[in-house]
Amino acid sequence: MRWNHAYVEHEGALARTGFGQMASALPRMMAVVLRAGWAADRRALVGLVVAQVGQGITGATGLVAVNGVLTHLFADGPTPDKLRQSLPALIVLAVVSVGTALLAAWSTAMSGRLEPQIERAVSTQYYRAVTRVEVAATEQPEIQRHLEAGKFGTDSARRMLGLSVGITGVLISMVASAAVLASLHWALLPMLLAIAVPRGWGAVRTARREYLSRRHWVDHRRAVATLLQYLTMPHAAGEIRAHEAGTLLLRGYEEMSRLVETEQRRLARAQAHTELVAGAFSGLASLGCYGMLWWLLTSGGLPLAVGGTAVVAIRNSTAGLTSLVRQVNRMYEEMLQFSDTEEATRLAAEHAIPRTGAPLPSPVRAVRVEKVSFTYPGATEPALTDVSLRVRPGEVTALVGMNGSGKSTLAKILAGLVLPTEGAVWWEGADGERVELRDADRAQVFRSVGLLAQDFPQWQMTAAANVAVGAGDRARDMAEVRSAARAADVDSLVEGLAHGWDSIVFKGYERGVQLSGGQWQKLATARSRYRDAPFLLVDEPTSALDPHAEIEAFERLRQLADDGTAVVLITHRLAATTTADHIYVLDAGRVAEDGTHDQLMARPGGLYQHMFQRQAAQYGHPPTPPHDLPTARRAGAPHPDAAG
Ligand SMILES: Nc1ncnc2c1ncn2[C@@H]1O[C@H](COP(=O)(O)OP(=O)(O)OP(=O)(O)O)[C@@H](O)[C@H]1O
Repeated sequence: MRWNHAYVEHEGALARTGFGQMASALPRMMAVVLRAGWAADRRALVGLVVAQVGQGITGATGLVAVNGVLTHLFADGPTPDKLRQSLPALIVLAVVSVGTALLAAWSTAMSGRLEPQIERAVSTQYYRAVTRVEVAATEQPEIQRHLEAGKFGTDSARRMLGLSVGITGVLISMVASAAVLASLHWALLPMLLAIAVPRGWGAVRTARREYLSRRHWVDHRRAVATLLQYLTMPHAAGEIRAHEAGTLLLRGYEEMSRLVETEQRRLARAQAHTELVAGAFSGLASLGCYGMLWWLLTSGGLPLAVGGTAVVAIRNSTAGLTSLVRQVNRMYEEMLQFSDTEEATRLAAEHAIPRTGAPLPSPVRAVRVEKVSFTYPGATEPALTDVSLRVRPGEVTALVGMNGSGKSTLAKILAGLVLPTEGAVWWEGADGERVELRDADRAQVFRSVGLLAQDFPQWQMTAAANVAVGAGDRARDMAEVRSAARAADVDSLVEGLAHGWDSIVFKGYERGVQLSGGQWQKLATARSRYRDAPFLLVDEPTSALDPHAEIEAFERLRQLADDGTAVVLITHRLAATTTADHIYVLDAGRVAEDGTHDQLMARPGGLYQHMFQRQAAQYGHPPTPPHDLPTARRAGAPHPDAAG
């Protein structure tokens, strides 16, 4: 059983590649690595190439020197003379060995310098592209999977450099050996090839099988990893123990791990079979190779010294071949992973938020939502249908409604995070000029909006960074950080911590502290205030605050609006909406009612009036008589007075 069957249908193009195509893809991938290396650090790359070519030359020279030594040793004459004559070749051999060692050390130093730089370049390119993808696109499972798969290949480029170095080194030395062998006797070359081909075939088969298995099981493995993560997460610790959730999760882990083990066993059996077949053919070829050598020597077709050199060359090449096979195997896998990253980066660019667009009017006098409908990718029901409303600077616009009625979705549309499926969002200027969200410069839209989401992120960073991350497009200004914190009533709390603004607001780190839910909400509020944008969208900003803090928070939002900010307030605390300038009541994705608090309370049987009275009743006010309750409205049946 796989965690996600749909993923099985998605296979990368390289997974279907045959041996020939793989061989032709290798140089292309090496070219990619070379390009990345060239962009990252030219000097290191040139040093690396020189070291590799140098090692190839020293290898070939060494083999020629071995031949020289053997020729003298196998010649007729007294042994002291033969040794003396072979001395120059022995000295060359010694110099070549020292040279090879120096070049190998240089190569290691250069690749060590280059590898992290390449990884950084590829990762930055991938993550930059991914963070620019339209939010709606990331919600499409097919795109999400591609983007997720790309994550595994960000360090492949780094490993590919190391492997390219290894493969180039072995290839150069094998080509050098082959050239020396061919110059000694032409028949030795096809023998070398006969040993190489079965091993190459086995490597490709093994790599492709492992890759496909990993792709098919990636979601399953992710789920297993997530299960384990929960077991040690501090915020899950309570339920893990009190609800015995840990027992359930561990059982799930064991079951899922057993499935992985079954797959591992299948893979190991298949790999062993491939290795056996490849090894058998390669062994037969080696046998033939030595047999032929024997025949050449005994029939007098080959001098004994050349035979000795050939044995050294074949042994070198076979040892090199084993390492080549291993490295090609890994290179092929890395290639597949890397091509996923390339594909993800390409896909991300295809679905990126446009970098250009019409400038917004300055100043913006209103954002007008006109007959907007929105359906989440893959959803069967629309989250919003035919919604119209207006948000203006200097006003608090409240969005209220039942759970799932579409308030947060509407906030995402107002923030420019998702584009409507139908309808338009106009950013209007003072003189009637207006720009539609799809045509607008989205970067400018984002700069105009401060956001406090219902599920705001709790960054595992310092308190200062948690506020300053609210405006990642400008340098941190601690005076502004403090002022935003003051506005969110969290300044004295942070400044009272042992490490003040440098405290890491997550336990477990050095300087780490644990904040309460309400303190986190205040810190997130400070973040949205630090954005200092003309539009502020706050989604349940007081859900974790105590009564005093809540009242103060709403008063501050009111003050902010009075000072000219357009505040969009999403809340279930209807006491706070009494002072809103305009309230939109959402019901099943439609605007059911809108108006001021007084207007809405004056609507007999209205949804707002009903919700308000029920809340008020908790504080001792008489509940609404049953006959006043509104009838449930469904999507497709808008309230007759809904804003259009
Ligand atoms: N990312 C998503 N993908 C698919 N459907 C979603 C997504 N987010 C919300 N929905 C659906 O859209 C509808 C509106 O959700 P939304 O979060 O906008 O409601 P809400 O009014 O903010 O609710 P609440 O008061 O509970 O916060 C719901 O039916 C919800 O299931």
